[in-house]
Amino acid sequence: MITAAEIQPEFESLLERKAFERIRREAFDYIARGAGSEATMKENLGAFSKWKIRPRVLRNVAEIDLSTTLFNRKLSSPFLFAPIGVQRIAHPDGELASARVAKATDVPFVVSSAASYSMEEIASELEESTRWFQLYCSLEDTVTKSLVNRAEANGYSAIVITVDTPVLGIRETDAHNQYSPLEEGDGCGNYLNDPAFRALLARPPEADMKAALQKQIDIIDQPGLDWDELKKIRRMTKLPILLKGILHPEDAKLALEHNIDGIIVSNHGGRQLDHCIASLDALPDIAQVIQKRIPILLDSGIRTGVDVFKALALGADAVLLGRPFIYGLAVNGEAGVRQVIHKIRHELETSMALAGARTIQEINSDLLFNS
Ligand SMILES: Cc1cc2nc3c(=O)[nH]c(=O)nc-3n(C[C@H](O)[C@H](O)[C@H](O)COP(=O)(O)O)c2cc1C
Ligand SMILES: CCCCCCC(=O)C(=O)O
Repeated sequence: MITAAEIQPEFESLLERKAFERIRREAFDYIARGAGSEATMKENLGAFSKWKIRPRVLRNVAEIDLSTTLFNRKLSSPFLFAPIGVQRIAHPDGELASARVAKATDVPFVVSSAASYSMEEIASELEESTRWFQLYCSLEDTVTKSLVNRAEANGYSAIVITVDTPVLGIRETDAHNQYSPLEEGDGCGNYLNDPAFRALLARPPEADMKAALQKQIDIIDQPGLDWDELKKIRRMTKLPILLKGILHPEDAKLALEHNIDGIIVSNHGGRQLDHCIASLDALPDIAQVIQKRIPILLDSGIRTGVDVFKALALGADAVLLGRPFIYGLAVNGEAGVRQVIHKIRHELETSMALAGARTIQEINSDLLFNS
């Protein structure tokens, strides 16, 4: 029988291939593979290819300004680090290394609930202004509240609630590999030290690590989460709340009605519902509903600065970078992540100059052509 390890994957980039060569096969598969037949994961990239840039010329592009504003804070460029958990599977320094790059490049960093390190450890590598926290609403309210309180106490400036994971997607390669980074203890940085979480355990993690990790898996998310439940979290914090995983315009409308501060159009990188709509394809209808009342962010398929350009042109205010920076981390730790950020910035700046857009505000759908 052929094992998963014997099948040579198709690589979407040289960077991905290098990451493949660098890390344990199961970890690579966890990062790179998607749910089901991976139709959505592939479609995320295909959606970007359908759009071409229709450039304007003779616009004096001697000065290009990549900066933009989000929640009254100036960003040096219109992107953030997506919340990616378990980063230690890519490199022993995990989130600490990528956070150092976030600080050095002034790019907001969304710390995952399922991070390998704790939000306190990661905060110490970040400027306060670049600290965002991604929340998996726990099955246990006490844990949810504790995570939110800790984020506030540690100077995080926004809470991203992921809403596309009521259950885990069907990830066939991980099942085949019998691999779970949470079971292996690579995503427990925020839980093992959490007082509310520890209070749920019969014995402390130091005495029974296996049971503690299983408890985290059992309670990490809440399948019963709904708009009413979200009101509880709204009451827990005054920080801006964004919902990550919005794909339907009616849900965008509901987000407005529930005083949500921002949305992230995302299908979790094709890791959750296979055969669902590509994020970029979902964006125009959502932008139509939102009408600039709250910021729209987008992820799933951003690979280059040209992709950033296209997402902004179709109505996103900013985007989140996902797999590319994790591949950079796998290939060369902090230096690898820095290279990815610099490359994407350079590509965005160059495509803006060549398309005749001097500022982020000048990027609009008139500069795109759908083929
Ligand atoms: C290894 C890995 C772990 C992830 N962990 C989280 C997580 O903890 N929380 C979350 O909201 N999204 C998580 N995501 C999804 C990303 O935030 C983002 O939506 C996705 O990577 C975008 O797709 P792309 O990387 O293909 O561009 C994870 C993605 C990957 C690849
Ligand atoms: C309830 C989902 C836990 C998954 C943790 C990491 C993640 O989001 C991923 O996509 O992988």
